Parts: sequence; C-alpha cells; structure tokens
Amino acid sequence: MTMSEKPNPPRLIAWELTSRCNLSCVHCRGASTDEEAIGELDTFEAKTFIDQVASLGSPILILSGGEPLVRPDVYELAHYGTNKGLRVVLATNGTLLERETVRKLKEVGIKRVSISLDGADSATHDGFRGVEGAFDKAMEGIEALKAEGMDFQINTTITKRNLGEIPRILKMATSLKADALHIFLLVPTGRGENLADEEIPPAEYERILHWFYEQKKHTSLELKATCAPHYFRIMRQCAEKEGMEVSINTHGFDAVSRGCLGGTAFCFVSSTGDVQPCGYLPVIAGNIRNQSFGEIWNNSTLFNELRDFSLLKGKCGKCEYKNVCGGCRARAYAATGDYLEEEPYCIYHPR
Ligand code: HEM
Ligand SMILES: C[C@H]1O[C@@H](n2cnc3c(N)ncnc32)[C@H](O)[C@@H]1O
Ligand code: MET
Ligand code: SF4
Repeated sequence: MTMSEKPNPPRLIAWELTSRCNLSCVHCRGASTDEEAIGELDTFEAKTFIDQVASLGSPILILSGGEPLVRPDVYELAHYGTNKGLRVVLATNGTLLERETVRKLKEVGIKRVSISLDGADSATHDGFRGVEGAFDKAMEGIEALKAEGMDFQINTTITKRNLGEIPRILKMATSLKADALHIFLLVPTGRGENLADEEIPPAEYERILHWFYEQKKHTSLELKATCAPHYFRIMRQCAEKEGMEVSINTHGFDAVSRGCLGGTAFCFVSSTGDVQPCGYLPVIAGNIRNQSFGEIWNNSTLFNELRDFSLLKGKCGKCEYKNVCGGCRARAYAATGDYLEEEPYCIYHPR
C-alpha cells in the first residue's frame, strides 16, 4: 500500500457492547463481572459509531461483551445496524436466551448467534464459566435458537483442561446441528493471564491444528480456527504434501483469508470506545469519542504498522509464511510487551 491509498475497510468488527456479564469465566479477556459498567457508550454514541462503520463499508458487526444480552438497548442497536446494511451477529454465553429473546433477535435482523461452549459436559464448561448450571442454561439457549430457526455457531476456547474434549465437542456441535464450530486458542490476557500455565504447548498446537485440518474433510460444519494463525501455514504444508493447490474450490474461505486479521480486516471496539486490533491485544489505536472510526481505521499508526508485515520481528519476520500467518500479535505482546515480536507458541523453523 502506498501512502495515498486507503486501506481496505474492515470485514469484521467485534464490539464489546458492555463489559458487564452475568458469568465470571476464568479465562475472560475482559475480566468481566456483574458489577455496573463505567463509561459505556450510550445509545446515541453507539448509533453514531454504527453510522461511521456503515459509511466505511459493510462488515459483519459482532455484538459481543461482556454479555451483550445484559444491555437493554441491544435490540435497538442491532436493528439500527441492520437498517444501515451491516450483517449483525451476536456473541453470547447462551445463558440468557429464551425463545422470546430469540424471536426479538430475529425481528431486529440478527443473522447468526454464537454460543460459547468450553466443555462437552457441565463439569468442564461450568469450571470455565465460574457458575454452576451455565452448561445446562447454554444448552437450553441452543434449543431456543433451534426452535426459532436462528443460525448458530459454537465458540470453544481451548486450554490444557479441555484439549482432550475437543473431538467430543465437535461431535456435540454436529449432533446439535450447529452451522459452525469456531475454536479460539487461549490468549493469556485479562483474567486469562492467571491461566498462562494452561496454554497448550506449541507441539500440541501443531497437533490439534493438523487434526482440525483433517476434520474439515469429513464434516459439513464450518470449522474455523480463530487466534490460531499457524493454521494457515499448516493448511498449506498439508496441501503441499497432498499435492493440492490451495484455492477457494479446495479449501474454501480459508484459501483467501490469513492468520491474524487484527488491524487488516478485523478490529475490536471496547465498551468505552477504544479501538483495538483485537480484544486480546490491549493496545489502543484511538477512541471513537475523540476521532471518527474511519479516521482511526485508516490512519492510526498502530493499524498501519500491523498492515506492514515487513515490520514483523524474530522468527515471524523471517518466515516464508508471514503473509498467510503473521503469528498472534496478542500472544507476542503478552509474552514480550512488543506486538511485533515473534509468536511464542509456534514450533516451525523458517527455512
Ligand atoms: C457469523 C457469526 C459470527 C460470530 C457470532 C462470531 C463471533 C466472534 C466472537 C465473539 C469473537 C471474539 C471477539 C471478541 O469478543 O473479542 C470473534 C472473533 C473473531 N472472529 Fe468471529 N464470529 C462470526 C463469524 C466470523 C466469520 C465469518 C469470520 C471470518 C472472517 C470470523 C472471524 C473472526 C476473527 C478474525 C476474530 C478475531 C480474532 C482474531 O484476532 O483473529 N468470525 N468472532
Ligand atoms: C468470544 C469468545 O472469546 C472467548 N474468550 C474469552 N476470553 C478469552 C481469552 N483470554 N482467550 C481466548 N478466548 C477467550 C470466549 O469464551 C468466547 O467464546
Ligand atoms: N460473553 C460472551 C461469550 O462468552 C461474549 C464475549 S466473551 C469475551 O461468548
Ligand atoms: S468470557 Fe464471556 S461469558 Fe465469560 S465472563 Fe467473559 S464476557 Fe462473560
């Protein structure tokens, strides 16, 4: 990109509508609790933000949190975003979903709902979620989504404690007839910092992502590894071994996407208006109370650095896969304090 060219608009924005939550998960990047949120964007500010997003492009807008369903104007904001031409989706822990809630979400144009399930049973899931009964409630939430015909996906965060359950979670997602299973690999940030010992070791990463690649061949579920940029290297290495070209026809959307999208196609907006590359990387490109979203997206030094892969350091900087992987900038930051440093959880030695 030359200085005069505008960056591509974001394709996906995760928006923390509120930092407040009815659960208190051990790994929560937002360290969310049930305490009243301070400094949240009000309805007017939130709509102004939606206007600014829509004037830039028409990304998927993920209403996230905290728990977005504890914010009373969630329906009003979803409706507003839908009317502006955005594809609005909702990310919830699933415990507050009743059929009436789902009906309202459909009415305001929510296209898909993600439910977080971190275990194949209540023992594991409730252990993550800090509240007994969270698993059963989330299951009831899924039943409500199905009964109302809402598309849904399951989001699972992987750590050492549930790694062995991932095949069971995949089976469960299949039998629940979910549209997708998205796995997130723990980033030790927020309350997740206390779980740094539970990050799976690099060799296990490698193994689970190879497994994931194989599973994609046998399922109609959309499987996506988020915050696991090395997947895009592994996919190419596997395809090469199989004598296959990586293309949309053979590998679907993964063929045209890349590992870390933070600052290039994705960003996170906090409940107080801070714009970040992602929710797991606590560095701020700007605040929408001071500048327009478009100005921040197009001009912030932070985002422009993340768009320039030649700035990557260490192994990531030398890697022949840097354009398709790029390492997790949040994990690099958590480990070193420098978001351009090498991804600490990658086993690969660049040629
Ligand atoms: C359609 C329904 C979808 C829902 C409900 C959903 C939900 C989520 C949520 C909750 C997050 C975490 C954001 C946060 O709270 O910090 C997230 C992150 C992310 N999602 Fe999805 N997602 C959806 C679809 C997609 C699609 C289609 C893509 C493909 C481009 C995608 C790519 C990502 C990426 C790149 C991240 C950020 C993590 C990173 O930095 O790599 N999501 N998604
Ligand atoms: C939006 C999704 O992000 C997950 N999530 C929350 N905190 C973290 C973290 N520190 N690392 C990885 N995933 C996380 C939630 O469990 C939810 O499924
Ligand atoms: N609370 C929701 C969930 O658990 C969304 C945000 S998680 C940081 O899925
Ligand atoms: S991960 Fe989601 S459900 Fe859990 S405490 Fe954080 S915001 Fe709440």
